[in-house]
Amino acid sequence: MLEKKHREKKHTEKKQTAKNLEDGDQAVLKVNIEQAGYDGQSDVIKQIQFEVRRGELVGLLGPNGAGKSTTIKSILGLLKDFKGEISFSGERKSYAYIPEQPILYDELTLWEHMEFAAAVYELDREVFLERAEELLQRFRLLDEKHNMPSNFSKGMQQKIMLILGFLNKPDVYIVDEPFIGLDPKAIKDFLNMLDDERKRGAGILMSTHVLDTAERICTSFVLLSGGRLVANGTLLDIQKQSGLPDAPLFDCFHSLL
Ligand SMILES: Nc1ncnc2c1ncn2[C@@H]1O[C@H](COP(=O)(O)OP(=O)(O)OP(=O)(O)O)[C@@H](O)[C@H]1O
Repeated sequence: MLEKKHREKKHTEKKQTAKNLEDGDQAVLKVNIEQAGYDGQSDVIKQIQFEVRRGELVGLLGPNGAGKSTTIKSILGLLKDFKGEISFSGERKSYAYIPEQPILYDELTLWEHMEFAAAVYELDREVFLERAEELLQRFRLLDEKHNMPSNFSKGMQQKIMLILGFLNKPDVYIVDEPFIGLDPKAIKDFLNMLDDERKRGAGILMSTHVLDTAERICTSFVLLSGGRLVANGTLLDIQKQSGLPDAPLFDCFHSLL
């Protein structure tokens, strides 16, 4: 009986994936920042417009101080000084933010963090237990689930942020520099998970400095410099904009900057 239910569920999930991919050109996040900043400088970033569509992985790139974090903070609604419009338009209008620096509670175990996230997301108990098991296995933290993350290594703590982000299967992921601190196997697990989520129909915005990985995995790019949008589009678009056909992203990037 349970098996039949599971098979039916898998079938529904497959149909859902096909439908999601059919809807592939639908924007799940629209960013229109006229200007945003901080006390003392309210226009650190200006005129930044782009979209993230279903199934897309958009790389948010730019040198130190270009405005990537300020753009992410604007999207998350964390800035007082913000003019523009941010709209989420997926099925559930849900998003997960995976920060660069782990944010964890000292007094909660890994499992309690997951229970807490599930309660906030109002996840069905059965769905939560299934996803939690799968994610703990995927990121090889099953044996650690009743331990305190405050005693974990930096990379293990970062994996917890990934697990908490993936638990809710949102329409949009906003990921801030995920590659620093994760070991190569964890990076591969993370990229596989992102791939699965894209196939499901999620859109992903990911800021990073790791250009060769970005070039390999991103479907399009948003390039910032000095708080302005310098280029936006696929690798082909960026190559055209930089006048360097066939050049790697790294060269286009430097030419445009
Ligand atoms: N809390 C803050 N208060 C005032 N200015 C800030 C604050 N955070 C960032 N800035 C300024 O905003 C500008 C853009 O910084 P931001 O952190 O968005 O860049 P970034 O592209 O994320 O850089 P990095 O790659 O170094 O993380 C910088 O000039 C920075 O000094």
